[in-house]
Amino acid sequence: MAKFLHHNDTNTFRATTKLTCEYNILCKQKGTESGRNRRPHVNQFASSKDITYLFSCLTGYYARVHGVNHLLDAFIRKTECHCQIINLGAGLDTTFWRLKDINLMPRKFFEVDFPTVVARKIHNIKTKPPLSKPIIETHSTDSLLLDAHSLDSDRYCIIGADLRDVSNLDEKLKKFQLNPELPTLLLSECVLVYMTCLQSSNLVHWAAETFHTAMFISYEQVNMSDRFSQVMVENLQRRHCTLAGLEACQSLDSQKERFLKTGWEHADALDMMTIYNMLPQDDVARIERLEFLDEKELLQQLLQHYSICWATKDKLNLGLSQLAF
Ligand SMILES: C[S@@+](CC[C@H](N)C(=O)[O-])C[C@H]1O[C@@H](n2cnc3c(N)ncnc32)[C@H](O)[C@@H]1O
Repeated sequence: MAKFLHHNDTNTFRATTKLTCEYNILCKQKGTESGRNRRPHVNQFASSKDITYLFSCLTGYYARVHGVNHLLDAFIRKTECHCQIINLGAGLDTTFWRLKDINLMPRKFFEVDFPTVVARKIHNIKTKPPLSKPIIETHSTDSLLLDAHSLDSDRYCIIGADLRDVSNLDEKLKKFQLNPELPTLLLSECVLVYMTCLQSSNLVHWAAETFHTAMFISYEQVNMSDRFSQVMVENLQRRHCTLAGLEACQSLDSQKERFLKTGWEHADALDMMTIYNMLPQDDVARIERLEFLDEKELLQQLLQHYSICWATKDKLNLGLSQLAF
């Protein structure tokens, strides 16, 4: 684990950030159970089941970051960077900074989340030069809009909005120079499942109507009708986390249907176990060694219950439907 945390590859960094949330939750649970306030070291977890769970999550995050980045980078390359990205429900995601680091910047990168989340992120950007510097470096004019609930520069923009209110979302994005004529990548990771299926279908439909050449990448749960998924849902409910859109997560087909019924021309979906098996195997072996992952059953179950679904429409005939794993 320590070796993994110190590995300086940006994918791993992002995976680690996401894992930290999971680790904190587990620590909190352990802290409460043992009546201690201090956070236990990973070695102090009581049962090897916890550790297996933690390392399985870490490997799952690794697969997710690699999988999503694979499609995202392929889209930007296909459009030769003449494109825009909208990360819906971006949270504290750091993709903009990764793309700047590898010199694969779209014309503009938009992020949308609830105003409270956006305010927290803007505060972080304002107070941390490694985050603010790339935004300033890629901004050419004097005026950089920055207030508590939005940030707008030439290449990066964060907007506070509720994704369930599509007309308000559309209005805000256009105010910040969203260009419907540009090839557009929309990304949602663990976001659509928090809305009802009607609300997520409205969002996905708005995207299909607004952009003539676009790709939508959605990462979230799948195969949510067995015993394992029931336990997953119960665990989330215990953390006051309700998944209102589970109906679309029944199968890979139901994931694709949401797009095919709302104006997208092509949709594909794979579960994360399949994607994990397609990742470069030397890298997979390295990660498994770092994580001491000798018990793979839980990992396989977790990976079988997450998927990446991607949909395209392609008026400019860029060949977007060929983007795959
Ligand atoms: C599980 S987090 C995922 C964050 C990010 N996509 C990632 O992968 O790191 C879900 C995010 O979606 C946001 N979200 C959920 N429902 C939303 C809505 N209706 N409007 C705006 N943001 C929403 C949450 O605030 C949260 O930041």
